[in-house]
Amino acid sequence: MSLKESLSKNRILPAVTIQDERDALPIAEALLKGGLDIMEIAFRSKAAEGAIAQIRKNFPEMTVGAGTLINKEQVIKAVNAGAAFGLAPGFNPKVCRFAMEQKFEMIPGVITPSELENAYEMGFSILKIFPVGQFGGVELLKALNGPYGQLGILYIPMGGVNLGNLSEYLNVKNVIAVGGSWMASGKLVETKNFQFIQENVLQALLKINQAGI
Ligand SMILES: O=C(O)C(=O)C[C@H](O)[C@H](O)COP(=O)(O)O
Repeated sequence: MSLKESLSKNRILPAVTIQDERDALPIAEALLKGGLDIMEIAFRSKAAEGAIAQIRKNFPEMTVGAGTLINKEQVIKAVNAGAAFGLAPGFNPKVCRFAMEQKFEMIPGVITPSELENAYEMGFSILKIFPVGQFGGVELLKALNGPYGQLGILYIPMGGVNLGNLSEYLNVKNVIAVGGSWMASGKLVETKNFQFIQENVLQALLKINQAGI
C-alpha cells in the first residue's frame, strides 16, 4: 500500500514523541488496537531512531514515519531506522532535496501560498499544513483551495487538531488526513497510559465513522 493509500484509509496520523524507547512498542500496539496502522515518531528526542526501528521490526503492519526532520542527519537516521516516510514542520529545500535523492518519501510542512508553490514545484503533492490552528484553521485550508484546489495537492492539517475539530478539517476538500498529538499526548506517554491512547483512537475513529467522512 502506498503512503497516499494508507493516509486516505486511516484518515488520522498520530504524532508521537517518545522519551523512553521502551514505550515504543506498547504505544504502537495501542494505536493498532484502536484501529490505526500509521503513525509518526517525532525526532524531538534521542529515542526516536530506536523507537522507529523497534516498531518496524515488531509491528511490520504499522506504517511508521519519522517526524520533525529538520536536517539531513535526521533524514539519514530516519532512513536507517527503517521509517516508511518523513515529515517536517517546515519546507526546507535542502532537506527535501536530500530526502528525494535518498528516494525517501517526504511530506514537508507549509503554511503560506509561497511555501506551497515552492514545495509543489519541487514535486511534493502531499503537504503538511502546520501550524494550521494558529494560522486560520479550516478557513486557511478553504482559502488555499481557491487558487490551488485544482493542482491535486493533498493536505494533512496539523497543529491544534483534536477530537473536537477533526471532522471539520476532514470535511474540507483535499484534506487526505489530519494529524496531531492529542491521541498520544506527552502526558499520556509519560504516564504510560497506553489504554487511554487506545481509547482516544477509538473515539476519533468513531467520530469519523459517525460523520461518514
Ligand atoms: O514536530 C513536528 O514535526 C511538528 O510539526 C509538530 C507536530 O506536527 C505538532 O506538534 C502536532 O501538533 P499538535 O497536535 O498541536 O501537538
